[in-house]
Amino acid sequence: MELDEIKRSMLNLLPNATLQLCCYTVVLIVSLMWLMRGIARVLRDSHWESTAKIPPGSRGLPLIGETLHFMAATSSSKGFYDFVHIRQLRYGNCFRTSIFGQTHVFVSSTESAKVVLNNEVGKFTKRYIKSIAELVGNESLLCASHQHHKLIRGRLINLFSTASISSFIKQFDQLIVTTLSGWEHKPTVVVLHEALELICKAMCKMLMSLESGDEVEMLQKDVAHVCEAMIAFPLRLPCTRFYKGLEARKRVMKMLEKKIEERRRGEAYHEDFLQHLLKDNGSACCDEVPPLTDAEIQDNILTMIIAGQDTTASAITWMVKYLDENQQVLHTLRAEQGRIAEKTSHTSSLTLDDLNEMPYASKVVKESLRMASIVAWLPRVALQDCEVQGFKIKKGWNINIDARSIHLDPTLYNNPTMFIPSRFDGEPKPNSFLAFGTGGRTCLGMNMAKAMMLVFLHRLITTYNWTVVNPDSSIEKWALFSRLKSGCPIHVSPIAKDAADA
Ligand code: HEM
Repeated sequence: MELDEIKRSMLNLLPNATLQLCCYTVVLIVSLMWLMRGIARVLRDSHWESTAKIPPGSRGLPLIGETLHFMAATSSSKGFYDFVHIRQLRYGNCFRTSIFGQTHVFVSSTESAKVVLNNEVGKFTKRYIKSIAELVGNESLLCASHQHHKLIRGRLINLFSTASISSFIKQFDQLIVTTLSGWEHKPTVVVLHEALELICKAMCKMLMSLESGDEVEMLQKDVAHVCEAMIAFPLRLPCTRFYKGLEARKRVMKMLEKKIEERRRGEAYHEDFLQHLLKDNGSACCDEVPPLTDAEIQDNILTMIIAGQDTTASAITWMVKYLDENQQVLHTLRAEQGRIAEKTSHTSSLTLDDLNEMPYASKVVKESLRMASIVAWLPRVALQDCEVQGFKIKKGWNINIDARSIHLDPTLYNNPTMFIPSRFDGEPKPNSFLAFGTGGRTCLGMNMAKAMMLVFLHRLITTYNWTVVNPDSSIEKWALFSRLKSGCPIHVSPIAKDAADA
């Protein structure tokens, strides 16, 4: 009625009948177009709903969806994966939800992992939400568009050559030997804390030869703030986790800027990742991959610390816990590592060749990564409407490969909740082991992470006996990667030299 009155009063103002007719025609055409658009939308949606299955699930409340449930899981001792686990039990291995205003689909089958992660037909990309991009930086390879990602990865991958991993192993081994020598004087050793510190030191040295205790400690704290902010509500108010993360990022960027300037002025030269990236940057285009800009170098050094530190430290912590709970496995491992220790007793540190002679330890590493699923799901975005696992996925929806469910699927792994390293005697089924992802986004630091875990294992096993003091399996709140809330406190006692040699 009101609309009619407005139209009428407007038309009364018009000077003549022709104008009135034109106006009616325009109003009619616009109204018709509006109506047709509406009908088309309803038809499209009803077609979508009826002929193709969209994944089951709940969209939750208007606008906020199920964000509050997700946040509640994140801040609970079950960890944020519990949010996924509950829905997976309720709806099956493909379901839909809405978090932070976006639709998310979670799928957990090896076929979907193959299709989505290998992305052979270019239907998916990896894209983090804007707030995460603000924290890791727009130039980070985690946030870069498909083409940009290829360029950055092409540069960074050179840093992870066999030669650089070999030299890293030597440094890491020396660092571990020094660290472990202090453990016997501690009443309790919290493995997670020690591993975080150790890996942060090792990565800071490898990336930019940062060795000053204060600088490394500050960087470790700042990286922890950035990681926490990545799963926090993006509220830019002082005192919020998100704000603290942004401030921490600024400090890290400033420090990196300073390091780059020092190198440019020739005040410092080190054989490290930063120097390699700057060398590429200083030279004219040396091959088909263009050099990285300073902003790209800074964002990606931060990215590598975020991607490498927490993940590897958490994996080491879980591994120590699993071994404590599985004494038979520990016994077999001790025998293997004893033989390696004997062989290497005259050399100063472990080498890549030594690590290649640890088949059982490698399986222990793999089994720990399977059981712990440090990166619980692998996120992608659909670039077009498509079908995955028989369900319709709309363009723009987030599609997450639920690696944890795949790792615990009894049809893929017998007794999946049991720690059985020998299950990796043969190759796992294709796309069933996703601890480091697969396809074009496979973890860049995969071999480095495995090497760190093996070196740690060797030195721990051949130096100490240990018992876990607190067997609690609760997950730490607000952790980006699945880590033990207790940090896995242990009591250590040195292995008598003659017993180790026996
Ligand atoms: C046990 C330790 C680690 C685990 C479990 C792990 C796992 C993963 C996973 C699952 C991905 C994502 C794959 C995807 O989305 O498809 C990833 C990506 C990545 N990881 Fe790791 N990672 C570990 C250690 C490291 C280390 C030590 C570094 C670096 C020194 C590193 C650097 C990266 C980078 C740069 C990416 C992004 C790759 C890309 O998008 O192209 N990671 N990692």
